[in-house]
Amino acid sequence: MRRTQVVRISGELSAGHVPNCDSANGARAMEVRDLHKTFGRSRVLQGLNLKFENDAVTTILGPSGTGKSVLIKHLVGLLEPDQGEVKIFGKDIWGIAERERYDIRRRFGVLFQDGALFGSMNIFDNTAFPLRKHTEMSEPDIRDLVSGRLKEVGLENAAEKLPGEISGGMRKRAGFARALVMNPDILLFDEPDSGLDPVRTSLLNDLILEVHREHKGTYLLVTHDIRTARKVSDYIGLIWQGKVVHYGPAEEAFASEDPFVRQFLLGESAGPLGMD
Ligand SMILES: Nc1ncnc2c1ncn2[C@@H]1O[C@H](COP(=O)(O)OP(=O)(O)OP(=O)(O)O)[C@@H](O)[C@H]1O
Repeated sequence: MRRTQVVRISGELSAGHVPNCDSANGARAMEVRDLHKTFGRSRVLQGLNLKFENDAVTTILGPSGTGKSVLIKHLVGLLEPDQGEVKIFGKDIWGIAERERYDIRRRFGVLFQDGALFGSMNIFDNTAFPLRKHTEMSEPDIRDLVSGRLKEVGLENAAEKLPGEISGGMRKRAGFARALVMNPDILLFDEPDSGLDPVRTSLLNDLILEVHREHKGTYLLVTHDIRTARKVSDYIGLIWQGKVVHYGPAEEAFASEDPFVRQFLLGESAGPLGMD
């Protein structure tokens, strides 16, 4: 299992390390407090609290339909909570002006399940899209940056291909390159391993760790794959019925005696978690 790379000295990040928090206030990259969200009669988030560790990889696990994707959408500001706070770099994103919320959103990179690529654009243009849309960068600079990112994810030879012409694993990597291209402080991965075979999942996990080592940043993964969680996580959060039932260092979660944590991480049928 991986050990967290965050080194703290008296509560401060150690010298030589470039933290991804606002140096002015040392704020956490992400924190949610007492988050509630109801759709119709379905109470999805029911007072969810989480303080994510800066510059660490946190994995969120939990049964299907328990609100993991809804949490991600709250973090990135796509959904507004009915109650509670979403704090990004110390700011309650629903207590600030739209313009400021927009600026904060640009500090995120998101890798959606299917890579969310534009089908009619080649991989290069898909990756360049955020730079062309959100920055004034010159085309030669965009070319250098995008080529570098594609190389990093092993897609330098697929730049001219359309998403429909490459494999699912390559599409994920292209989505990853695009998520990285704006140098995000926070990266959210919604089931990066869905639809991938175990070997491609493992290779993608290696890539996530490699890129994290290189660029740092606060990473949040949502997955159903316990092997992925075991491999990449510094911290693990378990969500059930719209609340956090466990959060802590990955090694603690995997050694936990708690019946729910054990059942979920070992994939056992016996335990508090049933089919409903
Ligand atoms: N925009 C929406 N409108 C209505 N209901 C929604 C909306 N978004 C999510 N839901 C509902 O919220 C619940 C939680 O959905 P969510 O996608 O967060 O689950 P999940 O934990 O990510 O599940 P899975 O592991 O299966 O992906 C589901 O019942 C879903 O139908």
